[in-house]
Amino acid sequence: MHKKIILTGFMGSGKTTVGQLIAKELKVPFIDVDEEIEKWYGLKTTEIFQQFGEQEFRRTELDQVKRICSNTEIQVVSLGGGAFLQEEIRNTCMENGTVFYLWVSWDVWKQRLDSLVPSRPLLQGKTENEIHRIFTDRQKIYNTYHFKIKADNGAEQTAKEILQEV
Ligand SMILES: Nc1ncnc2c1ncn2[C@@H]1O[C@H](COP(=O)(O)OP(=O)(O)OP(=O)(O)O)[C@@H](O)[C@H]1O
Ligand SMILES: O=C(O)C1=C[C@@H](O)[C@@H](O)[C@H](O)C1
Ligand SMILES: [Mg+2]
Repeated sequence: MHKKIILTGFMGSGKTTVGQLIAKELKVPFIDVDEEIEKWYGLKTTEIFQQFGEQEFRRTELDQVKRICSNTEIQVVSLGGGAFLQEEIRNTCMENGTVFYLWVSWDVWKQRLDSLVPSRPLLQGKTENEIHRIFTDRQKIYNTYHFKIKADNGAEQTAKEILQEV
């Protein structure tokens, strides 16, 4: 088994929630890449997007993933939903960990939308149709993984399915 368990998937698919559950169960450290980026700037994600722009956020995201993957510690790592837009992040994660893709259906995801908007800048000021388009376009970036896990059910269930594979 690889030393790191890495979770990818669309924003709100449950990477942070499920990652914490898995880390607790395995008694290993949990790292959330969005949280690391926010610590680096001392700002929330929405503020980073406003003050520095998405490109700068993505550069820091790549730096943080490379830093996290530069050691062989056993950890659970939850990525941000857009991390796999970058090929270098996809490759780094595939080489240094076991990558789990948390797949969620649109119908289930839609129910989480309202709670996500305040903290996800890419969802702000968009119609449901526009968001659906992003959801559909994004599916192809998540096609690089070791295991695909259906994340439509509760976070506990999703965590259980991942734990069966490790
Ligand atoms: N399996 C699940 N069932 C029901 N609700 C869930 C599930 N997973 C996550 N949620 C809820 O959806 C919201 C987003 O979850 P979470 O922050 O874990 O997503 P994420 O994949 O880390 O998103 P991001 O890519 O933006 O970091 C939270 O309010 C969480 O409680
Ligand atoms: O899907 C995305 O592009 C993002 C997801 C979040 O985890 C954050 O990384 C940020 O809001 C961007
Ligand atoms: Mg998260």
